[in-house]
Amino acid sequence: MATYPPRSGAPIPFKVIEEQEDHPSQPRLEDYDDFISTLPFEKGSVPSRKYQGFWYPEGFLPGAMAIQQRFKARPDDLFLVSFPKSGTTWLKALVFATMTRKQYPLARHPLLSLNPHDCVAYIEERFAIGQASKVEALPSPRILSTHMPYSLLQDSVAGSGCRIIYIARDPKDALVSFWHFTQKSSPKLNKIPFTEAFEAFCEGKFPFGPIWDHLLGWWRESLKRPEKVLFLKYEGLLEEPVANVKRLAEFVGCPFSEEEEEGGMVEEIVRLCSMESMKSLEVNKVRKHGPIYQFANSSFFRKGVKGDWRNHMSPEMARRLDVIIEEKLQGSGLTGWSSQA
Ligand SMILES: Nc1ncnc2c1ncn2[C@@H]1O[C@H](COP(=O)(O)OS(=O)(=O)O)[C@@H](OP(=O)(O)O)[C@H]1O
Repeated sequence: MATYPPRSGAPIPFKVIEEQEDHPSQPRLEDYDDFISTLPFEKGSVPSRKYQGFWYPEGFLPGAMAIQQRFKARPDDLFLVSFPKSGTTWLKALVFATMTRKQYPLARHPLLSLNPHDCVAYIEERFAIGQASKVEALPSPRILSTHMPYSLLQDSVAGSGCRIIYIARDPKDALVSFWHFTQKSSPKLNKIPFTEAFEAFCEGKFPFGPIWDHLLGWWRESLKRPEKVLFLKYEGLLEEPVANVKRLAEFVGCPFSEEEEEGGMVEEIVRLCSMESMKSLEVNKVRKHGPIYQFANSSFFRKGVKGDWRNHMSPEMARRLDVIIEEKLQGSGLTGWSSQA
């Protein structure tokens, strides 16, 4: 796997560090298990514990706690943050391709042989399996990803000056996508009927939920510090991928030159990271990702459309969820996902 040697000035795939023996995984320093076993429990599709107001999957919770305890962001870190199934994989690919475009020609890009999750480390997972040292060994600038709500991550990023991109999606589609994911991605997840997942989601007793608190924490931070926290919507990326890739390139400090734009570089990145292209790659058909749940790489790529909730929810169910979301987000200025629109 040493086919992608570090290139100065740009992020490198996390996989490079993961496979280096001079940064061995450490056993977990703290054992959080006793404490975790005392927290409220929901079996659901992914057994989760309620921790600091959020339902965290048991597999990732020790990682989130270890991050809170000992992780400090660097000023040049970039975090990609999301509620799961909101476009994380796509955002990882787009940002990684954008930031490494000068180091890795697109025709021989690491994304052609690595899943986006192998390029951008999911920090709760890495800390949970004792790979904090590998996250530390990743040279700057690092791109890291997390599903942590703002309130849980804030101390680790406070005052660092790091940048954050949050991607949000219509909660109805995020729920449908999550449910499909749990049906086939990993034998370690529980298969539950959609109606059960829907009820749990509406009650907020859902992995990483309540979704409204997840959205609000990061939305408010993006309003407070727009130069450091960029809030994107999955639907916006679908509608205007080129404009949004230019926007995120500017945000991360590597805007496209006129020459690049005229030469079609932005469109090439969009094409490389498209659902069609990603799905067709061998690495995304055959391999598994993730040391804890061992997700099939293929399970990160399904339909990639807006409004698939219509195939799973009655208009009444959609309205009920809309009302909950609208009430919770009321007054925040975050809108745009009504089923009536
Ligand atoms: N390249 C690309 N373009 C558009 N859409 C894409 C792309 N890659 C993944 N997807 C869709 O994103 C959904 C998976 O969400 P996440 O990537 O956030 O999942 S995860 O949190 O990382 O597990 C899931 O949405 P659904 O299709 O609705 O299930 C994926 O299909």
